[in-house]
Amino acid sequence: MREPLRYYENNVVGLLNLVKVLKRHHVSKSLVLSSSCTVYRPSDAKISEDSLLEPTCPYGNTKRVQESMLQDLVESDGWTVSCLRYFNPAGAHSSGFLGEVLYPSSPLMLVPLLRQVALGQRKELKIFGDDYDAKDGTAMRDYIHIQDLADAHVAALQHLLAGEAAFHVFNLGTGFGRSVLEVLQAYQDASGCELQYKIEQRRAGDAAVAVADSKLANDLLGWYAHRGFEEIMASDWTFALHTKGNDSLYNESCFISQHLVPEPYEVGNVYRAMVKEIQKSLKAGWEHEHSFLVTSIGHYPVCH
Ligand SMILES: O=c1ccn([C@@H]2O[C@H](COP(=O)(O)OP(=O)(O)O[C@H]3O[C@H](CO)[C@H](O)[C@H](O)[C@H]3O)[C@@H](O)[C@H]2O)c(=O)[nH]1
Repeated sequence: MREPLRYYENNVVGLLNLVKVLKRHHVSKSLVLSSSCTVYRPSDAKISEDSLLEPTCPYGNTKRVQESMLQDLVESDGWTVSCLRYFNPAGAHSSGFLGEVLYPSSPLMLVPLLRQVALGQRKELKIFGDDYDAKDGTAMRDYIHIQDLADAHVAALQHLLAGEAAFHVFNLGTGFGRSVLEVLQAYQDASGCELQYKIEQRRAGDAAVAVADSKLANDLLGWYAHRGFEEIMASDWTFALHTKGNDSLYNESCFISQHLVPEPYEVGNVYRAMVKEIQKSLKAGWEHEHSFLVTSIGHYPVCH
């Protein structure tokens, strides 16, 4: 909720500049945007693409503006765009070397925080509220493995290739909600470490529940999330064991562009792991004359 202008600068101005450059150089009229479930009005029911849009934080507002900007381009200039509304990406690449790193300006995301507690780098997890109207009182989210997200991007690109100029929106989640306490328990099981926690006040801007209805992506893209909740936590713990003590590597690599995934054993954030998988699929199976761009510009919240 703090520093709203940073979100606008990063997400809105960043995307505007990117699109202007693409237009000027006739590079591509096809885009996959990393959007977010935060564009929706919070709801206890599963959220589908036609649920009400009503972000409750500046980050969500900027994701909504990004989507509108691209929709206007589709209508006025024959672009083809897929907006992928991620629920809660988590987990690490199967190599064990690409995962979510908490660097100084990054938002404090739940799973990396649990990793730090398990590694003894943080005393405890602060749980933001246990008085929500949800299962055990802690907030519920739909955690999706980043490699399932990567698969969805490849499916979205294939869908763009096959179609006419159009604007598409897809939810990407598993359809299962997990509470903060359930995530903590699952991370404890994966790591074998006892994780301390403390209940704090709710965090401003947090919804009680955010769970996806991803039927549209299932039906139109033929995409399903195959990796389970336990696998998400286990992959993150594998990443923790591989990278423990390698702080200098963390710090150097996390600022490298998400689009340049270094080989083979750099660590970085969760989206670079995802882009790596997309690149692999494209190299393996695709011969095409078109140029595509997957942009994660601004997906990453710059502050909470
Ligand atoms: O220290 C913490 C951190 C998180 N949480 C809880 O854990 C859950 C998950 O929190 P995250 O910060 O990991 O994720 P968010 O649900 O806030 O994040 C989602 O919304 C963001 C925008 O606000 C981005 O879109 C992001 O990619 C997406 O995962 C929330 O219920 C949150 O309240 C805690 O209890 N303690």
